[in-house]
Amino acid sequence: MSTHKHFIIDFDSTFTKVEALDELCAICIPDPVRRQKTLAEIQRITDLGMEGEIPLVESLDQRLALLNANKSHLTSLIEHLKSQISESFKTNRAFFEAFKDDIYIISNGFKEFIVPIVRELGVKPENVFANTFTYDEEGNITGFDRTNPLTQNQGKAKQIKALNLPGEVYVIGDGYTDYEIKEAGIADKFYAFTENVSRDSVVDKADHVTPSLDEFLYVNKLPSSLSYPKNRIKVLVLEGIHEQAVNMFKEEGYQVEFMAGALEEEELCEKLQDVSILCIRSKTHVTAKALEHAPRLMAVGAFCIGTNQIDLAKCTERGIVVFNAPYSNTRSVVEMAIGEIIMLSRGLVEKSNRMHAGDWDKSAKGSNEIRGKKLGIIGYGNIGSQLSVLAESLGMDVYFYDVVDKLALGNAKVCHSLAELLALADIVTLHVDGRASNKNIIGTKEFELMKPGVLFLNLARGHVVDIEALAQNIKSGKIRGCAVDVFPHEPKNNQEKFESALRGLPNTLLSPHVGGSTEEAQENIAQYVPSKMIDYVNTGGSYNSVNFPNLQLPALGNAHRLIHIHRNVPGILAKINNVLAENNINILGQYLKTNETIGYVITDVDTQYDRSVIKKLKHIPDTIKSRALY
Ligand SMILES: NC(=O)C1=CN([C@@H]2O[C@H](COP(=O)(O)OP(=O)(O)OC[C@H]3O[C@@H](n4cnc5c(N)ncnc54)[C@H](O)[C@@H]3O)[C@@H](O)[C@H]2O)C=CC1
Ligand SMILES: O=C(O)CCC(=O)C(=O)O
Repeated sequence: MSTHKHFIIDFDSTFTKVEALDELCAICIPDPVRRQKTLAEIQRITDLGMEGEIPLVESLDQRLALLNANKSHLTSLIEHLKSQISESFKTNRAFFEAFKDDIYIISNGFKEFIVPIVRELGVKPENVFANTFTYDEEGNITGFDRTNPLTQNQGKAKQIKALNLPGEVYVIGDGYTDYEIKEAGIADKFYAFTENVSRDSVVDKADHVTPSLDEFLYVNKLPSSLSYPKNRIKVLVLEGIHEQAVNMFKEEGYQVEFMAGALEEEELCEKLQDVSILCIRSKTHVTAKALEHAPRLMAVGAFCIGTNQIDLAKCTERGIVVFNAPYSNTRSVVEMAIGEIIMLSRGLVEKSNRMHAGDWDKSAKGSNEIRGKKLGIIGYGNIGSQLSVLAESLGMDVYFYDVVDKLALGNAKVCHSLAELLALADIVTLHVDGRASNKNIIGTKEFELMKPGVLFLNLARGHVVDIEALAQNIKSGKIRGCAVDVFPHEPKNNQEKFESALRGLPNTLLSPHVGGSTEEAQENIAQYVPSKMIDYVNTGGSYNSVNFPNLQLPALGNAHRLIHIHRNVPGILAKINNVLAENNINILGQYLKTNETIGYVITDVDTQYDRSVIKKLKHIPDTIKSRALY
């Protein structure tokens, strides 16, 4: 038999996002300078009281004396506080409705403004215990009723004791006075509520920290508006991804761990145990072994274009969606390539190095314009084709070679083989993707086909060029200048040393994989990828994912969404629908898409159904992952 539960909830910074007396100050002191000063003082006194540093009665006395408030100000305060109810309280109206007899608001604030606010969610006025103001004849607030136990130290505990509640008592609050109820032995559990404010002295004492009401409801198996509390979703952000991403995940309510560098396989295996969302750039290798150590992983975000560092096939088999940012940094790479082509054509790297050593070598020898030169682009995708347009606008003759048919932009001319392009280009630049079969597509044989004195650029992927062969050809003078941004072995962080056969070679411009590293690109990526991942978590939308069947889904209306990922074998949709039919569940909408490996089925259903159906869906043979969303 379950015991009767009573829920004691604090008001300021718990039921509402704000401290009501701070807000009252903003209303009754119109002068901004004086208001600012008074507010700072009120906040200081509030914190001292909440952290148990000064007696409560003293904190109240001091704050009211600063306020100079009047009854008429309270009307404005109430209107304002209605818009300040905590988000997770607003979304869990059903909990307040279902437990209205057992919910109590106990506050050191004032009934005059608490009752109208908590009533908005159905809390009974007779279940509100708080202070009351005293007024003079003009309606000015002169103080408070000092006979009320809530003005005294340990007042909340005394008040609850007087209620003599049978069964279990759970306290939810953000302040030390809330913890005191548990300390006095009157509450069974104290939950530190940190959605609006987190105080160390309170969090340290809590039985459980609840970053939202959803977490409280989840741990106590009470009805919640969310299928899973967002604070339980752990995000691991590696490789110094732009802070915009961290902010977006935090705003969503996820737990975020940020690391500046990449992780080796062993470290990654350890870290991934409880991670739901993994964010990487190009250096973290998400291997099959790492994925085996990631039982909760739902999504991997590559905050870049290339996804060759991720075992995509294994991700798909395990029902883990992968997103990348296919366009956000392309312009940055193109601009860098253009800059490098000009630098190399003018021998500027050498000239600059010699100037630093004190040598003045004013000469036009080996220094050329790029106008009228033949640019050979290998890989005419998003980057190659943009480079084509910019290079042509600078007067270059553009040629390209791609393994698939591509529309030539402007006056660019297609080459029908790599050999054809290599034989004619004055400048060869690589922009192919990082698929495994592209390993060493440029080696000794390809360098032989190039013109003597060619300029060579690789801003694509390190493994596509045979570095030893490149070094040989630079040393022999066959290659007059070269720019390399990507390497077969790259340091995993800024502390590790860079080793390469290219170090110290003439007219060789080396950069630490920064083609896409501009503020603009990184901010764009850090906006785009999290938005895709958050959408996947919230709605199941997989549109523009790298490895999942792409489904663009309507917003979830008044329905629950059942998400089912399964191996692509015949008959699964029928089995899902059988389970739903057997359980008398009405389907409101259904979407199915498959790829070679998996099937992805989204079913929107009426909100009233036996929750055991979720387990039944998980048990359908060939199911990879299944979850319910609401
Ligand atoms: N250095 C850096 O910081 C950055 C590097 N990249 C890399 O640049 C490369 C290009 O990126 P996107 O243009 O966005 O890729 P994309 O996928 O749009 O284009 C790649 C093109 O290369 C073609 N291709 C593949 N293999 C080929 C081969 N062997 N020969 C000829 N064509 C071949 C493909 O058909 C495709 O058209 C990628 O490797 C990407 O990872 C991208 C952004 C930043
Ligand atoms: O900026 C990065 O970390 C990697 C950029 C890159 O190579 C890509 O986007 O494919």
